[in-house]
Amino acid sequence: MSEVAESFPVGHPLAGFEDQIDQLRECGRLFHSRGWSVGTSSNYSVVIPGDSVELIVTASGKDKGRLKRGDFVRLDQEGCPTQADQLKSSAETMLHVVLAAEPVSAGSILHTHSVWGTLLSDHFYDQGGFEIEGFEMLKGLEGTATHETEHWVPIFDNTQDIPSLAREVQAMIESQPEKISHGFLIRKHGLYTWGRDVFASRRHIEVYEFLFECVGRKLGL
Ligand SMILES: CSCCC(=O)C(=O)COP(=O)(O)O
Ligand SMILES: [Zn+2]
Repeated sequence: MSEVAESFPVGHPLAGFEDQIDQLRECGRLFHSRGWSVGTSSNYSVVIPGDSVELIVTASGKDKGRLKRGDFVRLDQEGCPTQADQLKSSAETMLHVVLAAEPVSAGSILHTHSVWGTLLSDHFYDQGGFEIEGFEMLKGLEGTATHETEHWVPIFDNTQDIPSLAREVQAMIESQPEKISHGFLIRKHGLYTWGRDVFASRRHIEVYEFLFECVGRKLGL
């Protein structure tokens, strides 16, 4: 980052969260350069823990490769702005809200639109998802100690009704948590993953995107 970004003034909804915001901006630069967040696709969040969880989420429609500190919105646990006069938050805000809430209680949620994720999400949609097994890189997913692992990636149908999709995701989290342990794909759309903080969720994006390319190339897609 060449520019010296200014801190927010006292009383601004994003004041005090400059470091977390800069971590998300760094994700944007990296993911854009890798082709995973091009054309304003993707959205990113970091969760502010507390009695009442809050989120800082990317504003909608921003170029994720060139995010500024001001391109973020602070939301309450329902996904509503904590203060008026903020930008419009991501169109996919409610997916972040569901993943920030219990029982997932993510510390950061990241969403990418890679070519391999998009192709696999269509290829395996009729089976509801697909298994990844045997790759050493699986150990990059939190809590995975061996490559001798079968990791299920669920796929949800795409829709413009994000609150409805968020309810579907929540239902799977409640009924089949083992099937949605680290992330999911949306058909012909992209990947959602999360972690305890931005570094963990960023690692999960990198691991999934690596594995998706392996699976896709092996299939000859
Ligand atoms: C060309 S990207 C289409 C919208 C989308 O899927 C996305 O991830 C970005 O939406 P946002 O409102 O978060 O900018
Ligand atoms: Zn998207």
